[in-house]
Amino acid sequence: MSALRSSPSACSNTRLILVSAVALIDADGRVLLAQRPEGKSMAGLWEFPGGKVEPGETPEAALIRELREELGIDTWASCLAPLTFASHAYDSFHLLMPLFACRKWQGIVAPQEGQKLAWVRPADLRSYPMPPADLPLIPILRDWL
Ligand SMILES: Nc1nc2c([nH]c(=O)n2[C@@H]2O[C@H](COP(=O)(O)OP(=O)(O)OP(=O)(O)O)[C@@H](O)[C@H]2O)c(=O)[nH]1
Repeated sequence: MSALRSSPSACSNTRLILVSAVALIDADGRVLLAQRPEGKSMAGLWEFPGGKVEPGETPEAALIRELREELGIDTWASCLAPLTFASHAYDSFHLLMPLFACRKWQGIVAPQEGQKLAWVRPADLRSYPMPPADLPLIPILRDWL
């Protein structure tokens, strides 16, 4: 299964950025999306929680850190199941984004940075404008969740 959608030559001159992201899934099978705030690139678009993997971090450790910082919840590497990935050429970098699935965490999901959150049924994901890198992930989520 592959989410590669950009031409391979597009990344020859650009930085590769590794971002770890997660589909948090609640007991009703809904997925959490967070809206990118004003002032950031792609403001207003809805994305999966996560962020850049820092040097020396694993993708799982980065996600555990980001979930605590952004949503105030704790999870564990054993609760992060690899689901799929995005590989997308933006103008100034090439994004490689593993997407994990997570159904188990501790704490109540609450925005820690003022961001808007939405629990969305997989069938409704198309109603939420998302970054271009995320679009190939939607049918995969619809099929697998
Ligand atoms: N967390 C997350 N990031 C995504 C998704 N889709 C996507 O293209 N991205 C991109 O991956 C990068 C994530 O970086 P980040 O979360 O650490 O930092 P940031 O939003 O402040 O990014 P910025 O440096 O562009 O302002 C952003 O450029 C963001 O646009 C997604 O579904 N979730």
